[in-house]
Amino acid sequence: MERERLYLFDTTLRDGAQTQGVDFSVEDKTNIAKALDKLGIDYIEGGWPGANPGDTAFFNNPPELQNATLTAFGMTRRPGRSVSNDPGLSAILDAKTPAVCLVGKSWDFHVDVALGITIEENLELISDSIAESVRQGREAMYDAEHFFDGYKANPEFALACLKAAYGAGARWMVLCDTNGGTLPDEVERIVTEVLEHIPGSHLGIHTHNDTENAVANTLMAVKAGVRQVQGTLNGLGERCGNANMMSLIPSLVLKEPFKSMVDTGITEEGLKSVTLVSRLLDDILNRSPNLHQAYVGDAAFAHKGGLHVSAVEKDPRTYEHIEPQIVGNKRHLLVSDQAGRSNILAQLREFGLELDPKDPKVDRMLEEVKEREFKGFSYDGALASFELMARRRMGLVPKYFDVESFRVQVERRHNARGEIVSVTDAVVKVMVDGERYLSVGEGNGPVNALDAALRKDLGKYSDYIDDLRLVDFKVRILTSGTEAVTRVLIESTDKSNKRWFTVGVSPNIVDASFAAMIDSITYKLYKAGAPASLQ
Ligand SMILES: CC(=O)SCCNC(=O)CCNC(=O)[C@H](O)C(C)(C)COP(=O)(O)OP(=O)(O)OC[C@H]1O[C@@H](n2cnc3c(N)ncnc32)[C@H](O)[C@@H]1OP(=O)(O)O
Ligand SMILES: CC(=O)C(=O)O
Repeated sequence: MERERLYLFDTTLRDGAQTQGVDFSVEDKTNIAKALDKLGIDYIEGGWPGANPGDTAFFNNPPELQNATLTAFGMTRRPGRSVSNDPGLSAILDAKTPAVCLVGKSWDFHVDVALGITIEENLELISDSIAESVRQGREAMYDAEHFFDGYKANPEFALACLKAAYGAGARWMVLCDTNGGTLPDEVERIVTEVLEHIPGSHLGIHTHNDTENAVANTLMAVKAGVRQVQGTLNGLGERCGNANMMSLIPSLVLKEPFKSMVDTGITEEGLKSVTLVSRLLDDILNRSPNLHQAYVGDAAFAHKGGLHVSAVEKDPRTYEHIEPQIVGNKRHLLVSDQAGRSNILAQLREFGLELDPKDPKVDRMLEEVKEREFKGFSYDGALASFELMARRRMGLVPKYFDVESFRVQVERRHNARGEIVSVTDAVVKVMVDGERYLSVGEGNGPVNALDAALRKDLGKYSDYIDDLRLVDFKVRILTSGTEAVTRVLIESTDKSNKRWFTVGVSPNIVDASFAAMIDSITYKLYKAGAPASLQ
């Protein structure tokens, strides 16, 4: 059976811009549009020309796209205005994009409450606006807002809205689950009924994730016969978001029945780039990637349970539904209190260390991990600390320095202008090559001051750690055993841009931070091949 073409429509730059906390600059929009184009998306909805200066500027200077059709979004003409005398509609058409997508009502309740007009007049708004877009040479689409709720309330009217748009020349009628409350079986049933009136090759689906079913609803609609799907990168969008393109694309390309049913136009290379594109959006939004995002999250192919790792080592298909590389992701085998010997051996191999599985060191490492995790350590988020621990057990980590003591003093006082300021001083005493170094550092908090003091003078090691930077710092108070302890996770980097994570645990937050910091510095010295201290 020949596969039918399924068109991918991305609305990150329009519905995604309606996400709480998201505010794209024009440059962000341009970069995202280029990435979507490269990925192989068919339509890129760039925003709403005339709605705000950013969107207008984006359409005034649109990015050059190789594959995708740039689409301007907006609403049908306003009641009481003609298409030639509606500044909103004119702004959309003046953007001169090859395609326009106009949202219109399809729920009689909305026509009554939100627009306050008759249902007949609403049909005219739709047909007039679509006809004008077609007359001006645009590929026109009608976003049938609240279609599913509208269909359930008044199917004749909801269908009449679609027919008004279709009759006026719309290429696509997009069925929107605007409030996101429809469930997959309803979507399938309603789409099947709509197909008796409008061919699937002219129907699209736009879902929201308010019941966590946006992707499932989209897949059901495709299964039923729609041939355009709308979604956003990482599922951005109004309220709980839209259908996540990063999950839709791999499912449509790799899973049955879609694989045999539709052709999305996404190439093998495009599919491999989905993880990268997902991260690009997080970078632009300055957000931490969602570890647990399907297909593209860092944990999507991370195996923690000992039983899982043992089997994955024999054949990854035992616990993976696809190969991570297909979507540009990677497999991780984690070490934690859920680990077995297989986790330890697999992780050591990642470090380039081969140990005989029967070597007693493996059991001792496993015991140490479990004991320390019971005390509050967490190694699946602090691989550098685990690597140091494992290498120490194997006698591979030299002694670099000994911290004799440290002291921190936090002072909160008024400055000369009467403003409250907080100053922190730290003093650290370390022994290197049998010599004592005493350094004083100042910072905006204890960790910052200790970091400054420790790195001010570490004797012959100072040059090795010149470019080390602590980039993130996470604190958690936990109850381990019977006492409350603090766990500090530190993320460090250097000029090579490599990042490593270390952990410290103590009843005292400063002490826990210091321990994580010492691990970070030791890791850096080890990786740089620094010589041992002559003690
Ligand atoms: C389901 C969706 O996600 S649709 C997309 C929603 N996205 C956005 O709203 C983001 C961009 N929007 C905006 O910047 C502004 O809302 C604008 C510029 C479009 C309009 O701003 P304003 O003119 O101040 O109107 P406001 O937003 O307060 O209200 C919307 C008006 O459009 C009318 N309207 C709503 N939908 C439609 C429609 N499909 N066709 C015609 N008119 C409509 C409303 O009845 C209301 O009219 P009223 O002011 O006479 O009551
Ligand atoms: C058009 C749109 O975003 C919606 O109906 O949800």
